[in-house]
Amino acid sequence: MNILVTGGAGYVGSHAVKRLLAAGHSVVVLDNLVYGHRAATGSTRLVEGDLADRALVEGLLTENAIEAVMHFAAYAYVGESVTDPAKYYQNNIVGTLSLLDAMVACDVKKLVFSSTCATYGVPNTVPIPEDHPQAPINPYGFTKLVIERAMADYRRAYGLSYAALRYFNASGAAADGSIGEDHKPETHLIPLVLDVALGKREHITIFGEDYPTPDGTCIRDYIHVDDLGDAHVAAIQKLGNSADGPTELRVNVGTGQGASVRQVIAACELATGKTIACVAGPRREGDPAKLVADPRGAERLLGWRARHTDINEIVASAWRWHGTHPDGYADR
Ligand SMILES: NC(=O)c1ccc[n+]([C@@H]2O[C@H](COP(=O)([O-])OP(=O)(O)OC[C@H]3O[C@@H](n4cnc5c(N)ncnc54)[C@H](O)[C@@H]3O)[C@@H](O)[C@H]2O)c1
Ligand SMILES: O=c1ccn([C@@H]2O[C@H](COP(=O)(O)OP(=O)(O)O[C@H]3O[C@H](CO)[C@H](O)[C@H](O)[C@H]3O)[C@@H](O)[C@H]2O)c(=O)[nH]1
Repeated sequence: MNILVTGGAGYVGSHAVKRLLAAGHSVVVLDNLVYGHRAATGSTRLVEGDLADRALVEGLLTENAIEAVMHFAAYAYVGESVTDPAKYYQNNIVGTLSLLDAMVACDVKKLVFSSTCATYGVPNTVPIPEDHPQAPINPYGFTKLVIERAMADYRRAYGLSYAALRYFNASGAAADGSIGEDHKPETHLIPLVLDVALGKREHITIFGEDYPTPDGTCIRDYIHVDDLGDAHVAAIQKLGNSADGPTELRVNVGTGQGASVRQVIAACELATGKTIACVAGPRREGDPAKLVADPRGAERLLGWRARHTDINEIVASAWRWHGTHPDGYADR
């Protein structure tokens, strides 16, 4: 298929592009490079521009005979979404609605959307199934939920086929070492701990050691970006196969395994051979004790399951990138 990938110069999007190309798809990336990196797109065609530029997007859809859109472009800093919600409402909601309307206008009927486990808020049951109530506790999660609802309405009204992939914690780096995670600023646990191993930070602060978990630290489901990419390939195939009307898929993308902050730090020590200095800090507001996907929905709906489930292996893959690219793409 001819696929437009928004946010394809970012962390998850650039890894998904590699998997799409390997699966034989044709890709055009649209990214405004506010957070993305030109080098992350390799030789794939990159159009530098904004999601909300309706004329640009419609031109790309028609001129490239685009059949499907994968929409990664968004702002994704949970803390910032609390202090500056307008930025998130504007980009993640208004920008995405502009994309949806461009798709309707150009008769592009397939969309894979980057949603998040943050749409569930504080879960009542773990592992979390797809039919768990969605009650986000921050504006970032809410913006993603709004788009999930909008896609459902666009399906009914305009025949849009869509997959909302609710990622858990994206992690790791491409197996060939060519691309990896480079968020600036960085807020995610694994790259921050690896920065300590690189001597770029003095210590990692553990946000809370008094959670009701075996070692007192928060548990998350770390899903390898290559597996995430493969979930996108599977999702686009499902949307492509729809014989009986517009398809709608809502899928948790995780491993079903949890790792605590302490376990992640131990995995980083193993991968790097360095001792990581840790400082106990207070809980971070809005952090649930445990977020783990029920992976059975993805297996049933997409025929996909994570191949990388061992946190030591996931962290080792991240280290292959960070250890060889201590300044990331070194472009800002
Ligand atoms: N990283 C995670 O753990 C995680 C978890 C759940 C969901 N997600 C979602 O996955 C997607 C990708 O996350 P990521 O970690 O790769 O983030 P990222 O910041 O690395 O990538 C996002 C990309 O979108 C681009 N972008 C943002 N706004 C744009 C706009 N208006 N027009 C054009 N390009 C724009 C940025 O320049 C960047 O390259 C996001 O939608 C995020 O909410 C990420
Ligand atoms: O310096 C740090 C950073 C993180 N953590 C802990 O490490 C775990 C993972 O934190 P991340 O910030 O790496 O990721 P989150 O679990 O906050 O991920 C959330 O935010 C992401 C946005 O980037 C995604 O949307 C994801 O789905 C959503 O659950 C949390 O328990 C957090 O408290 C620390 O202890 N110290």
